This record gives sequence, structure tokens and C-alpha cells, in this order.
Amino acid sequence: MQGPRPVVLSGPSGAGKSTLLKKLLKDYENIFGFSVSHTTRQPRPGEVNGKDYHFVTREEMQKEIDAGEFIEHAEFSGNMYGTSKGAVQAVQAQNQICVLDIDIQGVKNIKRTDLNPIYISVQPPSIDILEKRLRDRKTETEESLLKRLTAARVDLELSKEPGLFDLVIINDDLEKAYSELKGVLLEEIKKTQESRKS
Ligand SMILES: Nc1ncnc2c1ncn2[C@@H]1O[C@H](COP(=O)(O)OP(=O)(O)OP(=O)(O)O)[C@@H](O)[C@H]1O
Ligand SMILES: Nc1nc2c(ncn2[C@@H]2O[C@H](COP(=O)(O)O)[C@@H](O)[C@H]2O)c(=O)[nH]1
Repeated sequence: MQGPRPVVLSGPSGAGKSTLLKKLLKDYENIFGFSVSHTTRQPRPGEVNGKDYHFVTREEMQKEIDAGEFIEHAEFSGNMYGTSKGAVQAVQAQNQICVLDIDIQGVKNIKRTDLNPIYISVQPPSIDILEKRLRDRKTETEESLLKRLTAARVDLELSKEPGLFDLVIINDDLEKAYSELKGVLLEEIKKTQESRKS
């Protein structure tokens, strides 16, 4: 795969990955491009098919997986999620830094590929704060919220593995977390900006 080095944002559901990503995509509109994943979960109010996710049925997704069209895929909280080759290629074709928002299973699977991204884990200051953020977001049922909290505990344990992530960001103060994120990506941002000039 070609183009600048991709970026993987991972971490528990509700830690603030999408919030940080939206800021990054807004501030560096033409520099970063989002890898639009496939999922079998239902769209949330305001989510747009093809922009936030490709919303598909389990059958559709399994067919594409069987056809070898996915770089990685995982089951998360009762739904399938996955990154298609096409999603990454679409961003790289624009010579943009491709950002993937994926769970920790996805991280482990991407490690087996030749994508070579920068791996960043976004983590909450505590499980209690994570729970409050997920409740306040009002996207989950009680059942899915509990599943996500269970997955979060596993994620936080697994992410302690030495070398799994290049950077762990504790997203307590949003501006501080964003500044840390920009800091680790600065070199890649500069390289991409320079390549646009030549
Ligand atoms: N630093 C912060 N302080 C307070 N609230 C925050 C902070 N960062 C994010 N939030 C809020 O927490 C909620 C969860 O954030 P967000 O949706 O970005 O998480 P996520 O990691 O992308 O979750 P998911 O993996 O489920 O998509 C949102 O309502 C967001 O506004
Ligand atoms: N392994 C993958 N995980 C993914 C992908 N796209 C999103 N995700 C992760 O799923 C959970 C839940 O997301 P939500 O939008 O339902 O809140 C979150 O941790 C995402 O990072 C993917 O393509 N592969």
C-alpha cells in the first residue's frame, strides 16, 4: 500500500476517539482522510451511510469477507465491524494520511499486515468516567452499555502489552489530549504538507 503512513486510533468505546478524530479532520481537512469501516450495527441518529460507516447486513459483510475484501474484521458488542481494502485505498489514492478507528482486535489483526501505521490508544481517565460519557452520549441501551464496559476493561488490560501502541493518550482534558495527538502526528503532517508543494 502506498502514500503517507496511516494512523490507527483505538481504545475503549466512549474514550473519545471520534471526538478527537473530528477535530483532526476539521483542522487538517485535506491532510487526513477517514477509513470508512463496514458495520452491521444500526445507524445512530445523524450518522450517514458511506460517511460514518458502510451500514450492511451480516450476510453482505460475510460475503465480502469471504471474497477477501477486508484487511481486518472483528465482532464487537454483538456486531461485526471491519476495514475493507477499498476504504484504505480510497484515502491513500488522495495522498492523505489514512486514519482508522478500530477496536483492539483490529489492532492485533492490522499488526499482521503490511500497513505499518502509527498505533495510538485513546483511554478514559477511569472506568467510572467512561461509563458517564457513554451514558451521557445516549447512544446505548442498558444491555449494549454493559457490553461496551466489559469490552473496555478487556481493552485496557490488553493495551498494557509492551510495544502494542506507539502512544497512549489519557483523554481527560480534551484540548490536552488533542495537543498530544497532534504532537505525535506532526512529522507525518509536515511530510504530507511538503509533498503537496513539490
Ligand atoms: N475529554 C472529554 N471530556 C468530556 N467528555 C468527552 C471528552 N472526550 C469525549 N467526550 C464525550 O464522550 C462521549 C464519547 O466520545 P466519543 O463518541 O468520541 O468516543 P469514541 O471513543 O469515539 O466511542 P466509540 O468507540 O463508541 O465510537 C461523547 O459524548 C463525547 O462528547
Ligand atoms: N476492528 C474494528 N473495529 C472497529 C471498526 N470500526 C469501528 N470499530 C470499533 O468498534 C467499536 C464500536 O464503534 P461504534 O461506532 O459502534 O461505537 C469502537 O471501539 C470502534 O473503534 C473496524 O473497521 N474494525
